[in-house]
Amino acid sequence: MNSRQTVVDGIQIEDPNLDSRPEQIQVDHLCKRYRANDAYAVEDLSFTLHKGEILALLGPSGCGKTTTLRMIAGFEPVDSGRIFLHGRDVTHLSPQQRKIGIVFQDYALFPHMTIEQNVMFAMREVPKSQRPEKAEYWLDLMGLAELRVRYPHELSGGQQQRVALARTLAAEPDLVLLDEPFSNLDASLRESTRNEMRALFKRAETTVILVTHDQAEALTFADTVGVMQKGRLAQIGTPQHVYQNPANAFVARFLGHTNLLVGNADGGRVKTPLGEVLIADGVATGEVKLSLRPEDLHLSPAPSCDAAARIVAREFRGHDYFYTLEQDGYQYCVITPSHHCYDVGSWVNINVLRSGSVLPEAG
Ligand SMILES: Nc1ncnc2c1ncn2[C@@H]1O[C@H](COP(=O)(O)OP(=O)(O)OP(=O)(O)O)[C@@H](O)[C@H]1O
Repeated sequence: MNSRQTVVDGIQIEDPNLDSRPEQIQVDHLCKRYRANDAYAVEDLSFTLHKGEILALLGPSGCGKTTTLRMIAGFEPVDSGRIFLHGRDVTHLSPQQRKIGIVFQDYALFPHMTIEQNVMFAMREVPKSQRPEKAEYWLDLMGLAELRVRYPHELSGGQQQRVALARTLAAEPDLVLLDEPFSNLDASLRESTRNEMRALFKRAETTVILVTHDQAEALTFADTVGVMQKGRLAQIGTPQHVYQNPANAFVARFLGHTNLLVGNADGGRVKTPLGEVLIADGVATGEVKLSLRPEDLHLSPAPSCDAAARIVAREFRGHDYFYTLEQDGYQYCVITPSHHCYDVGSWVNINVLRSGSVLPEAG
């Protein structure tokens, strides 16, 4: 195993961010069970983040994301496991002793304070005389300099979001936690705010954990994505790795549309209902499950309906078409550029464009 690989929950991951930068946070076998429930809310959760790394914890409602965040922040006591910040064991420290900044969904700005006063409020540890200068630095960085004397209700949602972030960063935390921070923004603002915030975090080398159930948000915002399933970390790795090489069917489906094919593997190939598919994992043998994304498949006109697929639905999405097809009783989904237009009811061949990814777990 080289320095860029690690094993999490028995799954080997490759991550270019796992480098020589200092470890900022280490979460070690964290467990939490609420009294009212039999099942663990969080079970045996472990990961390490390096300075400047952005992690998205992604999963459906109830999978334990918020509980994890609350334990890291110090709002929820842990049953077992350890949390280290900068190598310091903070597991049993109060939230105030942890140097963690949190941006909540509703921004939690003080309505009676100006933007500048809101930001300065976070600087209790900075001498009073230095606060205006520091506030100016963060307001400038966030593009808020001209709004410094306004009150929160005089700002747009995106601007309030940036003030909340400026206030969090002004306290110079070791770690920033974001709990669904974009969910109150409308779709177009969400995308631009997300991009701006990522750029700001990268510039300030901030270590961040974002909690979200939005897979597009996790894949675009984070350097590392951890997919949670029933309190456990089902997989962690770069967005590209978890998307293209999901650990199980749950991860494959949660990260977007996919075609799960069952076939027989032998000598680096799998016989599937769509024909022989090459696999990156040359050692797999016997029955395996493959994940092929809709964009990994290509359609071509079929001369007849023999051994062909029928288009049962077509969705025009601007830059592409999303097709649903049926072949031998199985359904498939395929994305093609929008100049590849086939009518519903027509017959096509489905060709596999890239090698498949064998799912290591049943899931
Ligand atoms: N205070 C509590 N008391 C009892 N059970 C709780 C409590 N908080 C959360 N749970 C349970 O723990 C599990 C994990 O909840 P958690 O809020 O961490 O999930 P989540 O992934 O953040 O969900 P969402 O996306 O809906 O916020 C769920 O089954 C939930 O019902």
